[in-house]
Amino acid sequence: MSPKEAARSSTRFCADQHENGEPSKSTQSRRPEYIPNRIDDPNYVRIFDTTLRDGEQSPGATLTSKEKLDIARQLAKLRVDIIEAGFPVASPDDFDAVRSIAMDVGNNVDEDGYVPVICGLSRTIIRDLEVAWEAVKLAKRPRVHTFLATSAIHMEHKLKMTPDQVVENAVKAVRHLRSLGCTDIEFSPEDAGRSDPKFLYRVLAAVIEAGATTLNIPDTTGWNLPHEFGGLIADLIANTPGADKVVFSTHCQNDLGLSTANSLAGAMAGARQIECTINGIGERAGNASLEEVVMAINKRGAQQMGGLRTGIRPVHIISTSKMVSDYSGMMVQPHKAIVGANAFAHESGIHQDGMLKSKDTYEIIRPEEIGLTRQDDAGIVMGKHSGRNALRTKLQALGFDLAQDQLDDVFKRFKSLADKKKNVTDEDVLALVSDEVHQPEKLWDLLGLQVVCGTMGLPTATVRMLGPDGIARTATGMGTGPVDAAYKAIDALVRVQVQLSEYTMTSVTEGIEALASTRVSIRPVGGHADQGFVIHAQGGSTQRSFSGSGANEDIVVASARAYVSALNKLIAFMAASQRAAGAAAANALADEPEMAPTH
Ligand SMILES: CC(=O)SCCNC(=O)CCNC(=O)[C@H](O)C(C)(C)COP(=O)(O)OP(=O)(O)OC[C@H]1O[C@@H](n2cnc3c(N)ncnc32)[C@H](O)[C@@H]1OP(=O)(O)O
Ligand SMILES: CC(C)C(=O)C(=O)O
Ligand SMILES: [Mg+2]
Repeated sequence: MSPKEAARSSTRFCADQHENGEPSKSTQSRRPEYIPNRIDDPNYVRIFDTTLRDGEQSPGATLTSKEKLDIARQLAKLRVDIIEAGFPVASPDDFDAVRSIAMDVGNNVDEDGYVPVICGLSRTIIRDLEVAWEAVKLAKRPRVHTFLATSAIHMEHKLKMTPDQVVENAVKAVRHLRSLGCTDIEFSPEDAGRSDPKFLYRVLAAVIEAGATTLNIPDTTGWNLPHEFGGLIADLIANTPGADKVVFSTHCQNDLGLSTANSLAGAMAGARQIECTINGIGERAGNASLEEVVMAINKRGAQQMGGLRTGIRPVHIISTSKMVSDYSGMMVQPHKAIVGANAFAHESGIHQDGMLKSKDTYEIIRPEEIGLTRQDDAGIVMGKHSGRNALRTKLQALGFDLAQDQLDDVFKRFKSLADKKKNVTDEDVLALVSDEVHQPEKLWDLLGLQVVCGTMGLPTATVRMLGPDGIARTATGMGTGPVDAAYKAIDALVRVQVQLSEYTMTSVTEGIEALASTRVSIRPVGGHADQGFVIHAQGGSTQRSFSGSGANEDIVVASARAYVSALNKLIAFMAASQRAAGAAAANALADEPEMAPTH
C-alpha cells in the first residue's frame, strides 16, 4: 500500500475531522450561546484553561506580561471557552497582565461570535475580590473565580476557621462580587477531594443561593481515584440544593498521575466544565493536560462518553504546546501523550511494518489533526535553495503564522543553517522559531562570541553585546570551561547577579551537524532578592526563576543565547515589577482606606 493509500485508510477512525484537522462543516455543531450558569447543549463541555494561573504556579515557570498575552491569544485560536488569566492581587504585574488580556483577547470577537471568557482568581478577601474584578471587568465576558478550602485539614490548620465561618465567608464573597456588578461567578471549595461531601452540599447550596454560577470541584492534592471523583461529582449534583441552576466543573491536580482520568470521570458524571493546562503544567505534579482531555473527548466522546464534545480546534494544539514550553521553560517529556516528541514516532520493526501497511495499526490520532505535519507528508524538503515562500508554508503547516519581520529573522537563521546542513528538518525549523520568535524583548543582544579553549591554559571567551542604550560593548571572561567563560564575559557586561539553577543541552536532530538547543534557568541573588521576587510556597518562601532558550550549530553560542534570553526576561520582569509597584504606591496614596478582610 502506498503512503497516500495508508493515509486515506486512516480516516476510518477520524471521520469527524477535515484533512487540515479542523472539524468538517457537516459534523461541526455550533458552540452553544454563552450563558454563565447553564449550557443549552447537554453534551457540550466547556474547556477552562488555567495555564496562565495554575500553570504559572509551576516552580520556575515565571511568565512575563508579554508572554502571557501571546499565550492568551494562542488559547483563543485554540478556542478555549474560558481563560483564567492570573491571580490579580498576587502582584501589580499580575494585575496588569490580567487586565491587558481582558482588554485585548477578551474583546476580540470573531466572525462566529466567539470570544473567550476572561477570568481572574481571588481569595474570599474583599480586597482580593475587588482587585480581581477591576482586572477582568473590561472583558466582554468577565468572570471572577473565588475559592475557600472546605476540608477539615485546611479549615483547621491553614485557614483556622470553623465550618460556619467558611460558609459565611464564601457567601459574603459571592454576594460582594454580585454587588460589584459581576454576574459570572465561579466558586471552588478548595481540597473538595478530601472534604466531607455533606459539608460540601451545605457550602455549595449557600453560594448558589448567593449568586454563584459555576461550581468548580478541585481535587487540590490529586488524592482521588477516577471512580471516587466521578462519584463525588454525581453526589454533589444529586444532593446540592439548587444544583440545576449552575454548571459543575472539575479541577484535578496530578499528584497520582490521575488528573486526566479524574477529569473525564467528572465529565461523565455530569460536570460540564473541565479545568486544565497546556502540557499539564501546574502546581507540584501539574494539572489535567488540555491536550489529553480534549483529544480523549474528541476521539472517544461520541462512543464512550454519551456524545460529549468540546469547541476546541485541535489543529492548534502543537503550536500552543510549543509556545507554552518555550515561554515557561517547562520541557515536555518525550513520551508525553499527544504533544511529546515520541508521541507519533514508531521505533520497532513490527510497529514500522504495521504502519507501512496501514496507519490504523498503531495510530489513533492523525498527527495533522493536532497540527503536526509529517516531514514526508508535507512534501516540502527544506534546504539551502528554499525561499521565504517555502519557509512560510512550512511554518504554517507547523502551526506558526509569523509576522513579516519574524519570518525574515527566522529566514536569515534558516539560510545560515542550511549552508552548513544538507537537510533542514521540521525539528530544526521549530528550534529556530524558539530561538528567534519565542524570546523576550531583546534588551541585551549577543552580537558576537569567540572562545579559546582546550587543554593548554584557561578557557577564555570574548563577547560583544548591544546594550539597552544602543551601545555595543566588548568584554572577556575566563572560566572552568568555554560556556562558563562565555557566561562570565556576559556577566561583566550585563551586571546582574544571578545564580544558574538549571542548564540543559539537547541535540535537535541526530548527527555531528545537528543544531544544539540549550535551556537555562536563573535566579536573582543578593540585591535583587528584595525586589519583588519572593513568592510564597509551601514550607517557606522561594525566589522566582527565569528560563531562557537558545539554538545554534555551535554549542557555546547556543548556551550564550539561552543565558542572554533568561537575563533579558529577568531584567524586563524586574523593571515591570518596579513600574507596577510604583504605580500601585501612587494609587494607594490617592485611595480610600482599605476595606477590612472578612476574617
Ligand atoms: C490551590 C491553589 O492553587 S490556591 C492559589 C495559589 N496561588 C497563589 O498563592 C498565588 C500567589 N500568592 C501570593 O502572591 C500571595 O500568597 C498572596 C498575595 C495571595 C497573599 O500573600 P500574603 O498576604 O503574604 O499571605 P500568605 O501567602 O503568607 O498566606 C496566605 C493567607 O491567605 C489565607 N487564605 C488562603 N486561602 C484563602 C482564601 N481562599 N480566602 C481567604 N483567605 C485565604 C491564609 O489562611 C493566609 O492567611 P494568614 O496570613 O491570616 O494566615
Ligand atoms: C484555586 C483552586 C481551584 C486550585 O487551583 C486547586 O484547588 O487546585
Ligand atoms: Mg490547582
